[in-house]
Amino acid sequence: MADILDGKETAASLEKVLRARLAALREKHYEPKLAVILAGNSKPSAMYAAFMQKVAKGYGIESEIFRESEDITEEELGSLITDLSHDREITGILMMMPLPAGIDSEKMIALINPDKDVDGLTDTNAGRLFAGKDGLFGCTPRAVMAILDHYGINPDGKKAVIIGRSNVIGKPVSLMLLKKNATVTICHSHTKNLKEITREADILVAALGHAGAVTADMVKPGAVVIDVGINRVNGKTVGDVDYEPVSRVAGAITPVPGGVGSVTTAMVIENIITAGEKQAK
Ligand SMILES: NC(=O)C1=CN([C@@H]2O[C@H](COP(=O)(O)OP(=O)(O)OC[C@H]3O[C@@H](n4cnc5c(N)ncnc54)[C@H](OP(=O)(O)O)[C@@H]3O)[C@@H](O)[C@H]2O)C=CC1
Ligand SMILES: Nc1nc(=O)c2c([nH]1)NC[C@@H]1CN(c3ccc(C(=O)N[C@@H](CCC(=O)O)C(=O)O)cc3)C=[N+]21
Repeated sequence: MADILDGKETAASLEKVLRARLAALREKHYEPKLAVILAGNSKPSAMYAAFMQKVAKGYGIESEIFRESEDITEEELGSLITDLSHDREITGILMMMPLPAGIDSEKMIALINPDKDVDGLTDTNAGRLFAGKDGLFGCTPRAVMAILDHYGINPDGKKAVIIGRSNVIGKPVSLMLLKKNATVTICHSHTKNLKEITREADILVAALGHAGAVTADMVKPGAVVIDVGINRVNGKTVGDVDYEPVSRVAGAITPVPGGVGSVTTAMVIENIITAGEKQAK
């Protein structure tokens, strides 16, 4: 049976480090504050916004949710983002996606100050990641790396296969593994012989968005399997990995729930602190 890579345990150990960094920031009389932009009526966005506010509060970090109606104009939203980007009281900006229909997301993202971009959405931060520089990067890909790190799994020299090439997960996690000296292969919906490729992986990252798509025959015995997927099936949350059979083949595996998703919110807090450390200088 595979070892379980526990996201809750990872998050708990990160919490200690984050609280120490927060205390150091407050020593410098810097008080971080998060701005959450919630435009429109998306239920998951409203839930996540409220949830993030609760997590921030648990760290003693103040946050404010800017609720905007579904028919906000691009001009109105644009000026809110610009104001928050300039506001010296605001450390980080979390803009819930998707934005209301008719609003150009790219245009709005471009207005976020890259040094307050705690979701790593801006081209500037994407460029920093591409170039191997420091910056604010997406919270889910960093959660994947945090779990590997917590369990002492060093990607150096390993074969890593990522299923998925989205800008929010597949691409950034590939670049992060590359930076850690893994030999990286990225698969997507046009990949032929997917199984042959995934069976080579020492580290397999599933981020394709199909419940149970990664089956036991796709996994090399002893491999580390990281399941990024979040899917609702018959009222239950399941990953992209067919958990039971795969856990009998893999050496280590993240559960869903309680895996990558449980570390993601700690990564948002980490980005707020990283942003604050830069702004406090
Ligand atoms: N744990 C967490 O905190 C979070 C989890 N998620 C979850 O992660 C998963 C991925 O999310 P996201 O990246 O946004 O999804 P996208 O739908 O944007 O991307 C999916 C990727 O998988 C590829 N793909 C789809 N089907 C196949 C297939 N059959 N074989 C090989 N590749 C395939 C697609 O290829 P192509 O590019 O060719 O279309 C695409 O690159 C989802 O389950 C999502 O719910 C998302 C955010 C946070
Ligand atoms: N710019 C932007 N960034 C986002 O990250 C973003 C967004 N917009 N729009 C809305 C969606 C929705 N979303 C959720 C994340 C976690 C839970 C969640 O419930 N997480 C639980 C369960 C985790 C688990 O499965 O283990 C937890 O963290 O404890 C829900 C919803 C983020 N989103």
